[in-house]
Amino acid sequence: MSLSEGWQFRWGDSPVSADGSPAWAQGKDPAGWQAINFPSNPPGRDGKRHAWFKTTLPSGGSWRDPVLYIYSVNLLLEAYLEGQRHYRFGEFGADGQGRFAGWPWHMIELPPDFAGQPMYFRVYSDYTDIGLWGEIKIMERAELFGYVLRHSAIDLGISMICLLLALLTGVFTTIQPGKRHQLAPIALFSLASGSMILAETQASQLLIDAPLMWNYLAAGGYFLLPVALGLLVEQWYRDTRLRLIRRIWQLHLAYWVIALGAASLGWVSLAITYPIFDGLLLISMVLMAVIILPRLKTLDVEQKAILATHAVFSLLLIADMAVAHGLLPWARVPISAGALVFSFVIVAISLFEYKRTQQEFKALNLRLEQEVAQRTEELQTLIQRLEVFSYTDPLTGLYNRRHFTDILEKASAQAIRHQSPLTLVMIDIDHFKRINDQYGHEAGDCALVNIASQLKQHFREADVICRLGGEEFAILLYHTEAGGVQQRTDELLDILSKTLHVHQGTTMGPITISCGIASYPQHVDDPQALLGLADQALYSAKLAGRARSHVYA
Ligand SMILES: Nc1nc2c(ncn2[C@@H]2O[C@H](COP(=O)(O)OP(=O)(O)OP(=O)(O)O)[C@@H](O)[C@H]2O)c(=O)[nH]1
Repeated sequence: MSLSEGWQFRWGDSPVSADGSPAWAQGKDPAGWQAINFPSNPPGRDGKRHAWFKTTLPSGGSWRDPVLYIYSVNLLLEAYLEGQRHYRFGEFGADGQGRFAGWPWHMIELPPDFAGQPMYFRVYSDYTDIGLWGEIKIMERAELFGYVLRHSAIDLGISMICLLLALLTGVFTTIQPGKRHQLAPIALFSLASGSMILAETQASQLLIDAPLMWNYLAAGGYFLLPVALGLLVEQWYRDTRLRLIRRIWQLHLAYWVIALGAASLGWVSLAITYPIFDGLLLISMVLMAVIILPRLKTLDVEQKAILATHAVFSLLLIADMAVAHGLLPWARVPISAGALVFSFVIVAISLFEYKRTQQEFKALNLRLEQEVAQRTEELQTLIQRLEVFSYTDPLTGLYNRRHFTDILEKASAQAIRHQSPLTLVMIDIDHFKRINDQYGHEAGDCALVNIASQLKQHFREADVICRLGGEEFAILLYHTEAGGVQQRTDELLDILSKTLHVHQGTTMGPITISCGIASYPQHVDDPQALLGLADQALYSAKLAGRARSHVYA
């Protein structure tokens, strides 16, 4: 049952009767009362700090445990019933004044037969408003608790979401120091809005009955909102160093410290810090809008989304301010909806970022795999080239001595197993020292390359031609007897005797070679010994005058 009619008021404080109770509450001096629609902010305040309100409790309905519920009071209150003080909130001093004690909701017990009784309210306020505020109802006590919980449930849920978000972003701030600048303001904003909403929820009073503590928490959260927003925006425009944004959040931070500090030290009333803050906040909002709007284009979609939620939040705060200062009729402004939208946007952005990071990880992985595959391929090619280097002679491209040793070993084993002939030719260029001395080392190299190429042309593909070192070569011929090989080497000697070697325009004349030939099984039982025998045959060819081939004898 709403108590919205039949209210009267009068300014000032009541004289005290002989029994110590206020005379006005006993119905004395009835002429001083004036009618008022609602017991709040009567006309003609003119700095007055005391006001009295009066109503006649309505009849109707049968009550078991009725209570009078008042949404809020500015600032201290005494309620009188049947001439006696029936309820008190805050401490009235001897001079009738007192200190701000918070803005809780009030539950005043009523006798079941209250109908028709006058009820008086003595109010003290040094705040911008004076009187009762919000809604005033008579209801059953049990019904009131349900009413309060019903109206608090959503806000409680939202405050929990905000505080959880603050905790999560706070944790991420410490885990990811690189993202601290972006995450810290979000954590601060969530913490500030979550604490504010929790503290302003009517149900908080049921949890802990400490109105002033809840008010400090609400003010603490409320006053920090522009600090968090300023930090966030400053971070977005870090490159352009917007000094004004920094000044704004610094100013609000200073206000937070000074206002809460001065109020807790008792220098000022916490209540009075609200309207000052409201004024400051309005100016800051306008300034921020002026700074941000022209630079809106430079923000990305996520930043714009966060900004849009802040704009919604700010509009709700302004609406709440307007209600608080009587510019709009009383209504519960759903400030928590702004916080909820903000939380949703942050969570959505985080999920989106998570997905994007996952995709980036995948792409990075793929790139790494490709890189590894490419590197492996390069390594393989390098190994192959090194292998080639390990068994070839870089100057002539023929096999080197190492390969010759391996091949001779394998060929020997094969020849023994298959009882097939194996012949080795040792070749040495005649008077090579002279060529070097006469035409230079480069000309010598050129001659070596020429002879190697002629060897390759002259012998079969299956024959293994190697450069053993210096001007010495060896040729291993499978399934071949010494006689046939000597025929071949003689042909080669003939060709060489007719070949002129030219280096850089200088003709070096024909270059001759000496050859020593040895065969398995014709000359030896162990093919591995062929090298020594062929070498002996070569030595004898040299001794015999060079430019010839000798078969081991
Ligand atoms: N240009 C060049 N010269 C080499 C290379 N390897 C060895 N020599 C030279 O070949 C010459 C071989 O000389 P010797 O061993 O005295 O034999 P030779 O002059 O051919 O005399 P005979 O074998 O007795 O006919 C030396 O002067 C070596 O420096 C090479 O890769 N390039």
